[in-house]
Amino acid sequence: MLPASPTLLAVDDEPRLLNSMRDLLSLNGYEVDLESDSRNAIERLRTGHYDIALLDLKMPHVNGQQIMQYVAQHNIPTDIIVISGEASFETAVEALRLGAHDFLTKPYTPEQLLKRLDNTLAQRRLRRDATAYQKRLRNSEKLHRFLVNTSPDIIYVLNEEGCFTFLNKRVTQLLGFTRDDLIDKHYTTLVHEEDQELARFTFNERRTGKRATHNVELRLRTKGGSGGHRSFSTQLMCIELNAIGLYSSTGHDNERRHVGTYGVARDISERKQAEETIRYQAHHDLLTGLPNRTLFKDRLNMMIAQARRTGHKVAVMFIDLDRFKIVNDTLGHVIGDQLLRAAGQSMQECLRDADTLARLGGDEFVILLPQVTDHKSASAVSSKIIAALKQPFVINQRELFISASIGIAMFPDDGSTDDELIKNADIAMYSVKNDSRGGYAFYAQAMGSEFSQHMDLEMDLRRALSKEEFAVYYQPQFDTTNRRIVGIEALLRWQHPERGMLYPDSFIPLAEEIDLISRITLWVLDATTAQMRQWMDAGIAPPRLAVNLSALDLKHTTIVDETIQTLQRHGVPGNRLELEITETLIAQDITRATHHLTALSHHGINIAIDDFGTGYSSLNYLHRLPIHTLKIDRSFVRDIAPERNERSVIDAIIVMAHGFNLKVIAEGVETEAQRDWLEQRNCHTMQGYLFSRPLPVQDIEELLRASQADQENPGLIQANRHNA
Ligand SMILES: Nc1nc2c(ncn2[C@@H]2O[C@H](COP(=O)(O)O[C@H]3[C@@H](O)[C@H](n4cnc5c(=O)[nH]c(N)nc54)O[C@@H]3COP(=O)(O)O)[C@@H](O)[C@H]2O)c(=O)[nH]1
Repeated sequence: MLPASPTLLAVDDEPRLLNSMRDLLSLNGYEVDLESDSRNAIERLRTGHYDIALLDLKMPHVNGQQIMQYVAQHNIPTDIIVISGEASFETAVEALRLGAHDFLTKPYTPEQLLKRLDNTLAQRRLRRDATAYQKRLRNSEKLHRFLVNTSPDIIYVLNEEGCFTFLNKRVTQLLGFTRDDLIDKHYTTLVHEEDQELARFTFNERRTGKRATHNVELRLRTKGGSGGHRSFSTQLMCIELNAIGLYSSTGHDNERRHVGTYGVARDISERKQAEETIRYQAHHDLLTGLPNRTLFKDRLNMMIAQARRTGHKVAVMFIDLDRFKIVNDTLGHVIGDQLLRAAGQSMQECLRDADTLARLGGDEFVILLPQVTDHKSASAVSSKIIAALKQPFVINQRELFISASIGIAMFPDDGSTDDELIKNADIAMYSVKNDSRGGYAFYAQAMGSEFSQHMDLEMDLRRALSKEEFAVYYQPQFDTTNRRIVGIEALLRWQHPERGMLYPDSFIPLAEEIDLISRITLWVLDATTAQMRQWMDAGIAPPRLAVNLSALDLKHTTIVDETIQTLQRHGVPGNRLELEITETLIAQDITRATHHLTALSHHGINIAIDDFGTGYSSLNYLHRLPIHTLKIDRSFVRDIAPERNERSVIDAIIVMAHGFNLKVIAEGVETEAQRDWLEQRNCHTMQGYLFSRPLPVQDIEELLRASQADQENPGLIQANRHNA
């Protein structure tokens, strides 16, 4: 913009001319400075910011040409109008060559001068506007270039043939290709083969405005670019693209001609990854990475539909890990989780690619065997899985042992829908578990009622404590050298209102499964120590009362305090109680077992290892734990063959017990031959049907009284007379 009133400098060595010029110009609204000395004129032009200088040519000292040369050399932005007395053509041309904007010869009319001034000012204004416009244009172009090149998206232009004519710098960061790699190359150089049809359709659409193609997803090749989506090859990137047709108006009829396509491609790898993660999480069990129930049912339904067409069978196998709960509850969830992962992997290795293994939750897994012809393949897979899971799992340098119960339901024989097949496989699995023999079984209709009985049993067990349906039986332990009762073992019985007397093997595992076991243990401890107190008061108490602990009891930190409090409540000294625990329990968490058992033994309580030799016998824990007694399992006693003379497990146990200064009790002694054989091995404490079956409280009390009398009058009692 020029200032409202342009500033002028008039330079002439004739003051008269200068004055008349000032009068004329002032009258017409111009501000004008006068200079009659051309030497000063140069200085004034250098510092004065004049719009126009009215310059005489012929002056003393410095002439007009020299002033113009100075102005040109120093880029002084003042326009010059020469007002000269010389009217020759050469003078005018020379003046214009030196940079004058106009030429006026003296004498001139006021109109001529004003007209020249107006023209020069108008041109000056135009020039300034053009410069400002160009500057704005340059800035705007710079801004757009910046925006295009720093855009997070790829901006592209394709020509009519589909070759790149423009790409912003982002393409290099995202795809690894330089722009030179791609300019003039066809877009198929970048687009993944499988997406080229979609790309062709997109770029050929040639739409514009609101109808332009939006949000098409394509995969682009990368050249070691940073992108790369994990569901695809690392050489591919997922983008979302829009494409707009480019047109030019041609010829006289203004016909629109397609000249190319431009658009923006956005890297959506992260979004894709997030979507994939969500999809993955919705269909997988996050702990094991196996399919979850939803994905399993999807695949099962697909296979059912296929089997309907082909006439094949489909097998659904329901797998429950036996003893997993014990590991999880005693060793904690971290180890439990690792065990589940390892078991999952181990099962997976038994399967073919087309089979599906899924985790439903907890320790329950299901397998889908598609397209089987008969039961054989399901049997074979079950046997493989059972064998694989029997192998010890080494977790945190600890060997863990589990096994599996598997139920199998076949389509179409055992169900026509996914839910029905899974439910019936589950029922078959329960039937296996109920038999407590492990292994696998195919669904049979009769199992349905067995399953509902199992459910009923669970409900009944939850009520059994409050309904006082439990009773304790006692089995005596004898010293065969003098036939005295040295202890009695408390054995739990459940007097079920409909099913009659139930033995522990049929309900203790269930009580463990439904977390009822510690309440039952506390009840047994309370009932038996109360009984012991009564017998102590009557003077017939046996030296020791043995009570069984479940594998899960030691997981509760309160077990120690509760046991001590129970003893104190009934006034029974700690050394009259022996707690029987199994080897499995100890091996599973030796640290916790050591801690609890040491605390119990500080109160005089004895610790016996039940079923010794059947599990994970380790000399290591015998050293570390406060153990007082080893019980030889009845399976070893049953196998005693007096006619054979070779050394047996029992010999080893007896030697070990004596070596560690431990008492040893043989359980399950049923025959005199077994008794004699054991006595020959220096094992004199025995328990078994040969001496007495477990007895209800009145009968054991009678036996205790008789034993007491026998002590006072030896020979009165026959140890085996109470056998039922
Ligand atoms: N956590 C708890 N476990 C308990 C409790 N009460 C018992 N149990 C455990 O249940 C298992 C089975 O017990 P039970 O059916 O009572 O069987 C015991 C005896 O009846 C049986 N036995 C005794 N002598 C003989 C014999 O000569 N032959 C033969 N075939 N069986 C015999 O052995 C069982 C006692 O075994 P053990 O405990 O190993 O000494 C059993 O494992 C009990 O531990 C309880 O309250 N809590």
